[in-house]
Amino acid sequence: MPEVTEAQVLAALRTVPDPDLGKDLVSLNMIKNVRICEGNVAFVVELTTPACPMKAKIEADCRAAVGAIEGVTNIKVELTANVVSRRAQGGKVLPKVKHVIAIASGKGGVGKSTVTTNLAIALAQAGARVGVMDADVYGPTIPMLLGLEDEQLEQIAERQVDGNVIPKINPLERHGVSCVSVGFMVEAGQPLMLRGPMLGKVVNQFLGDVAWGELDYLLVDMPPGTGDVTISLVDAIPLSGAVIVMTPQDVAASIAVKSLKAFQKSNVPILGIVENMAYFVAPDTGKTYYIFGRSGGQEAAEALQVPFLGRIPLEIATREASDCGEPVLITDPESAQAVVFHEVAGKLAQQISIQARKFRPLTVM
Ligand SMILES: Nc1ncnc2c1ncn2[C@@H]1O[C@H](COP(=O)(O)OP(=O)(O)OP(=O)(O)O)[C@@H](O)[C@H]1O
Repeated sequence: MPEVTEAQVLAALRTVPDPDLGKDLVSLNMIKNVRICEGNVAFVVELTTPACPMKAKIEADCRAAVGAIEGVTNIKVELTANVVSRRAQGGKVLPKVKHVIAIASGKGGVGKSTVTTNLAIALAQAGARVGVMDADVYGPTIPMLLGLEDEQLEQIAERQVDGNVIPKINPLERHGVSCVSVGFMVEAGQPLMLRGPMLGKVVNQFLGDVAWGELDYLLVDMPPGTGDVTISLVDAIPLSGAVIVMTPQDVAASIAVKSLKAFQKSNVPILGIVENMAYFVAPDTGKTYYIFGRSGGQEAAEALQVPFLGRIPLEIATREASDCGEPVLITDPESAQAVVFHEVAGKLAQQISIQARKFRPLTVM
């Protein structure tokens, strides 16, 4: 039996592309720790996100390529992930957060907060370190959606690398997600009386005052619309990209476009459009109804040449689960709705990786 060499294994893996990044796994520096013992070959594939929707295909392609080498009798593939960041390490605000993602909408009530909460949980369930910042100053609902309404933020002292100790706020934690809300900045029921630019600064400082720890993704639930509050937040927060949530209605599409343009004007890449309340499947008859019209989000994404991240149905269980602070991914993880949220989260993570590679090729943090 000929002896298998590392060079042979790497040559085989050079024929396996990462479907999203368009290059082979070896050139992308994704193959680590190749070990060979007689016919047994083991190696690590370091993906750019734990929520990678191509995981199974990449593993199967690796097995097929290495399996074709003469003398290989057994293959062990270990999949790990190191989220690639676009931000320079040690950035001033949020140095330990790899990606800050705005979740925005052209208008209120399209389900932006529901989508934010469930995407955050889906990413955490896939193995990513996730935080949510509720910056919706008009109606901060994330604490309610996560069942954290009655919790209080706690102050701690955090030691910096230079030895200084500074006061920080501990985020709350639920379902594997760290959470802070502008709602905690004010007494319950009091409106946040700050104007746009000032509010941007306050929220940005608040964001920096939180001891987030190491995060792969921090999702920011933005205020709806493109008013000066939203614009000043976009300028104040160091965003990697933005997701636009909309319903399929025509009018929703034209308003969402406004929101999308506002981000593009500030040079924030659009990671994609999510179509929420896209259809309703009647539980008694199984018939599908397009209550708010059909495919408006997908059409908008095509017209604007931005990725379409998927459609989420209108479901009674989703609304009920949200109301009681136990999101559908927790109460019913096998439901069709949960599957859809995982798919959208995977597509989002995929787009974040693609954007990050575009701007800083092969740099990992
Ligand atoms: N896919 C869905 N299926 C069923 N109900 C949903 C769905 N998405 C959102 N909802 C419900 O719609 C209502 C509005 O949702 P949500 O608060 O998430 O919207 P929003 O866009 O964040 O609103 P706001 O303008 O207050 O920021 C909530 O009652 C929520 O439970």
